[in-house]
Amino acid sequence: MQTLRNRLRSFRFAFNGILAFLRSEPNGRIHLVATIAVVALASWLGCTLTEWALLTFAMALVWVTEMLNTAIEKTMDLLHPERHSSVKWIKDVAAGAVLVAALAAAVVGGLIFIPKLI
Ligand SMILES: Nc1ncnc2c1ncn2[C@@H]1O[C@H](COP(=O)(O)OP(=O)(O)OP(=O)(O)O)[C@@H](O)[C@H]1O
Repeated sequence: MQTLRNRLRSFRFAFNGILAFLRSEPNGRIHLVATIAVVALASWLGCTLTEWALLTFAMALVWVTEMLNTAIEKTMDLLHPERHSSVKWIKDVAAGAVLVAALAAAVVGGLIFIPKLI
């Protein structure tokens, strides 16, 4: 019972983390709008289950990388607020991960939506 309560507590912390990300990060709100737009478009175009699965993974990859990138940025700002070449390297690589995910999501979205739209 205690374990279940701990699990639920951890789940609440994680959910609060998503809310904190959305409240503090403009990028988070952009992702939310983009996610709603993709879900609306996929519903309108009548995507198959496989297409929904691919879109879900693509969107999740962007959310996950953006949230981890934000956490890394904030960690570095806390640990080392001064400018440093290693901080630059860490932040640039973390931002690069977001770009990789965003490009992959754009490819998945393009492959699924463009043929249906034209
Ligand atoms: N302490 C630092 N030392 C050296 N370069 C830094 C430092 N902080 C930021 N930079 C450089 O500035 C870039 C932007 O960092 P910053 O923390 O401002 O992210 P951001 O522009 O707020 O990102 P986002 O738009 O995703 O929120 C980094 O990728 C890095 O190149």
